[in-house]
Amino acid sequence: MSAPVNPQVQTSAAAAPSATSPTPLRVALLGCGVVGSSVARLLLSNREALAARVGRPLELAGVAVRRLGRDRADLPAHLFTTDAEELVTRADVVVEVIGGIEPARSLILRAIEHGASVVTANKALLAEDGPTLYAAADAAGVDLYYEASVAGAIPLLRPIRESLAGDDVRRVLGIVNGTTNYVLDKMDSTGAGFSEAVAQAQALGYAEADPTADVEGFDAAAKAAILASLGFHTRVRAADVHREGITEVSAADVAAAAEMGCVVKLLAICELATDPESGAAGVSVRVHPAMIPRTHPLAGVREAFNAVFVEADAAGQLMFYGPGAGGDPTASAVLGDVVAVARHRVVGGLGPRESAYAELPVFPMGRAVTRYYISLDVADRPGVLAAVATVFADHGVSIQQVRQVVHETDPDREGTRSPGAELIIVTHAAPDAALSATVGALANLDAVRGVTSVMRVEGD
Ligand SMILES: NC(=O)c1ccc[n+]([C@@H]2O[C@H](COP(=O)([O-])OP(=O)(O)OC[C@H]3O[C@@H](n4cnc5c(N)ncnc54)[C@H](O)[C@@H]3O)[C@@H](O)[C@H]2O)c1
Ligand SMILES: N[C@@H](CCO)C(=O)O
Ligand code: NA
Repeated sequence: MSAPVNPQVQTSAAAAPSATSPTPLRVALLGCGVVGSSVARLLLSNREALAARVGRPLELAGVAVRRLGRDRADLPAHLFTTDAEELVTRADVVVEVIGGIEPARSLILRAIEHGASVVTANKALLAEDGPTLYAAADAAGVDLYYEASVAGAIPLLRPIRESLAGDDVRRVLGIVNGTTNYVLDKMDSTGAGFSEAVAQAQALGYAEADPTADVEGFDAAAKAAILASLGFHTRVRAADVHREGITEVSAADVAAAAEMGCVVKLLAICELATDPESGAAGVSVRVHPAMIPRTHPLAGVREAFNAVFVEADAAGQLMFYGPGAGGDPTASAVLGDVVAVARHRVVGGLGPRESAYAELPVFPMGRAVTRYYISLDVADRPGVLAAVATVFADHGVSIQQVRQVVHETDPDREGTRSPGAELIIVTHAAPDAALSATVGALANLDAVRGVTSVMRVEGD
């Protein structure tokens, strides 16, 4: 790593805004896809306002692309280059919107070594190797900003990183993936199955051709890792996050939720926790589908919108809501960061460094305290309810609600007609390990023909 190089910061007094001879700050853009093309367009169309806000003009120094020759964002052809490594060496601010781990990481590190501040939307990289980027930025005396990486346009990371820096965040809970929210919303409002709803999301450009990162929860897990790291002043990587996607959520699950007055959402939940045995502090970070009551504010988050609750000791509960994806909304967050780091270049100063002093362990999912909805297909005969209740009691799980719907003419497994019933149970809160062991034991009961639906319940 080279020595700190940031002439703009070191000579900040000399670089004060001047109406007569303002030296532009050079902005290099890496990637010109959905987000990059919006960033380029807004950077040029808002040129004058941005210059006034920063105190110096922002000049688009170049745009690194994989292949030349495509017309992108109506930009002059001379701005494009396939040599990203060279471009980052002649910029004051580098905007990385390529995505993925490599070459994004090497390019960011190279940019930092050459004294550039970095703005990125890359949640995958931050959740995999954020500390390396922070350390490099710290050593070089430059900024690393990444508001667009979580919940797109919604100002969320800066409020946690800066506005709440004097408070103690206890919990962050929300919907941080627009694609899956769109899919679950369509399943709820139209009765569509999972595949049908994904196809609709793809047709509208929400879901990518390969929707794995969204529907399997990888995108939300990376965002949860970033939120937990910032909120709890510790290091959480994507691999530490318990992750369940929405591929197993069926139309029947969504209908069952509706019958309960609930809706199914993919939630990211980050909590400060205490080890029940040692009393030691830790964090619980998880992404999974959950039923939430329709009266809960998150239930009203429709289509591809995002919403996040942040609970802090003194502040209480804060809610952040808005567009979490899309070219222009994401570019809004990117440009806000560009203005912030450019202002530091003009008047001196730096944004917050990494704050990971708490060094908290990440607890396994089994220790998270959750509630379950369980629907069982059972034989309708004496003693069944008692047998089921005993399994719950044996695992120390308390039942909150039981409902039984009798299906007089249901065929049983052998195809003969015998009375059957659907038994719906909602539990009180218990360790996830106890709940999941309860489900395993229920499936082995003679009276239980099948476990038809299991889902966590949140938000009451
Ligand atoms: N699209 C969104 O709504 C959204 C929202 C928030 C954050 N993000 C993040 O923003 C980043 C970009 O997302 P996107 O949706 O614009 O993706 P995209 O696939 O549309 O764009 C990425 C672009 O980078 C280009 N690229 C790949 N390798 C390159 C290289 N070596 N040099 C130069 N260009 C290269 C690709 O050709 C592509 O045009 C990702 O990190 C993503 O997670 C996206
Ligand atoms: N694929 C992501 C984009 C924003 O990170 C989403 O659907 O929310
Ligand atoms: Na954001």
